[in-house]
Amino acid sequence: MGRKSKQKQQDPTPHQPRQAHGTRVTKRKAKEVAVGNASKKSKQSNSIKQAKLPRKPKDPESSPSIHSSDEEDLEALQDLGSDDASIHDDDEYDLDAASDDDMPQQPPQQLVFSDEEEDSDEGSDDDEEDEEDDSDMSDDDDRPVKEKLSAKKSKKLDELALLEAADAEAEMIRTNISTLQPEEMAELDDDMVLPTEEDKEREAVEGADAQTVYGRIRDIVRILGDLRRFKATNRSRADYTQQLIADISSYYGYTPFLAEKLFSMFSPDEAIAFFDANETPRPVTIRANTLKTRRRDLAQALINRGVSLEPIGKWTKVGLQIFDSSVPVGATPEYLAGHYMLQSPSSFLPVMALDPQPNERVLDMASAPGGKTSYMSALMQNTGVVFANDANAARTKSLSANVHRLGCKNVVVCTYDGRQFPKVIGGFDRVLLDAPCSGTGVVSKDQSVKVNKTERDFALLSHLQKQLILCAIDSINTKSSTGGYVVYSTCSVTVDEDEGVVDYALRKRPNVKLVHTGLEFGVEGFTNITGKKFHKDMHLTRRFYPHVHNMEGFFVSKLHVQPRSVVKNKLAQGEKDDDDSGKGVLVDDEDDQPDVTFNDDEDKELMQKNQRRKQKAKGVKPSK
Ligand SMILES: C[S@@+](CC[C@H](N)C(=O)[O-])C[C@H]1O[C@@H](n2cnc3c(N)ncnc32)[C@H](O)[C@@H]1O
Repeated sequence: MGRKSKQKQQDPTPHQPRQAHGTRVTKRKAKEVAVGNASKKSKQSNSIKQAKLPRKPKDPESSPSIHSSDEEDLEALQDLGSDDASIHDDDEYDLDAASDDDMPQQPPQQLVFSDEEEDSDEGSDDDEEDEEDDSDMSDDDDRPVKEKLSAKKSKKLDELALLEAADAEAEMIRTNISTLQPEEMAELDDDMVLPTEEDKEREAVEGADAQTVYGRIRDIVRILGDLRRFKATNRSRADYTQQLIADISSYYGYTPFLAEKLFSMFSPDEAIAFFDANETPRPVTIRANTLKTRRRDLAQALINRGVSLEPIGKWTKVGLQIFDSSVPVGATPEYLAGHYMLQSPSSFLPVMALDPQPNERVLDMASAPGGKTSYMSALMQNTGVVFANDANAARTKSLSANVHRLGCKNVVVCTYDGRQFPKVIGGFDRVLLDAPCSGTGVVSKDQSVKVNKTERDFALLSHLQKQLILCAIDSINTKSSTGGYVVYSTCSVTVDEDEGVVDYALRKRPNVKLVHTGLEFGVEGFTNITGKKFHKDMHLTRRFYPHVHNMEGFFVSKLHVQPRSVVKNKLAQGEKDDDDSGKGVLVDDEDDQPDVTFNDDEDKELMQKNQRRKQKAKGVKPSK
């Protein structure tokens, strides 16, 4: 790999924006004092983009940033059922994606294993770093080594002092801003931050100046943070928000539609942190395959090959983060022998939530290329059976290859459309539905997501996800003595694909309850957002974000499927569940075996028929 990626995979710690420099040309003196300086600070703490931004992508088809292969992808996206274009794997890495420049350099730590494995001293390459440092000194410098070192140290100290001074100045600017009185702000011109019509036209034709746009983004975020105080007299929240979304779209390169969709999920400043984090590659991580090795032994073997690594965090006993490697991590003898899987930490989470037990019967409904299947197999210690299904036959090749390489002997690979379950086979103790999704959580890995999804694609995807989740629920053996759980996950952060789908399932299946995922961290799912109200237990679901957890965006929910007779009895006793919105279907099957589908319209017809029959029996003229 030959590169450094020392951005530590943290137990949820905030993403640090990259440093950049630049000044914004301000129009008025007042602006220079009040906001221009603040812009300077904001630009200092954020990434430099190219001098000119591409013109705003108006729609996916006309977007200038789509290259030819993206256009092909776009075409392929039309068939959302099982094509690759709509599929986002959280497991597959582009090992060359992370660049040295992007990664904050941190000294490697000693290995500390959370699973009571012995500590290892070999993870540290401090000495190596020192050597590198010394080599900075030129050969013709014949001062004594000690003197050279202290000169070097003092240079470093000077640099530190400069950074501190910049921080202090920024803090002063912040303080100044916050001491401005509303009447002082009111005196400022209304074009202080928002561009004039003329500016907008020029930006549309010539492309906007990146520094200007980023400065404006920061300024608007600050104004929206305290609108009453900072807004210009003749401007409204909507004016600022509209401009902010337009600027996000042009600065980060999202379609206006997607920029708005994602923006609406966060407060303005958190939205910017999210968009910033999507510009930085996530750390490279691997999962030790406990069917073949122990994490400690694997770490040692890789360290011996020149890999610098560390355990990911306390929450996983099998994850390792790779900082640097002199060998390709995807082709070491240990990799080929199946001792590990290249896997992003966010994709460990659904499997941890599913918590499959030895000897169970488990379905992985959309499983290729098998990162989660193989983890399940390992947790089940190669006992029981995992049905690894994927509708895309081509993708099951890599699934089968991974299953073989990793020594998973309890896996059966199949290629059905997930919507055919449980007709094909049912009665599972647990089902994982890691659904096909838009991939808005993995933008840092696949930048094409920014431009290749239309409103229609999102609608089609959530429709497919809703169909799949009902089939996943119906594939559960509700009498399972050990399980009865469905985990629904996506690598997308949009509400329509996450809470919207789970909420739909809860309404359609009264015998299903949300339960805690068992995951130690993550942000609670939404119960209420942008006018949409979801089930009150939705807070039990978990969201993972790049800017909060330094991992790809992910959604994880866990559902317990109860026998329908229990729900039926409860309803009969008037113990109507709080979560039953009244739209759930009351099932009346004798043997409590899962039906293939529940159909509201069909059920309505049956109920009406029944009512008419009863009325007839009572001698009442049946209503139409
Ligand atoms: C997010 S990926 C799954 C990643 C996988 N769980 C893993 O951990 O490696 C979604 C998968 O859904 C599959 N898929 C799409 N539509 C499907 C359907 N109708 N039924 C079953 N699988 C489907 C895609 O082929 C894709 O492999």
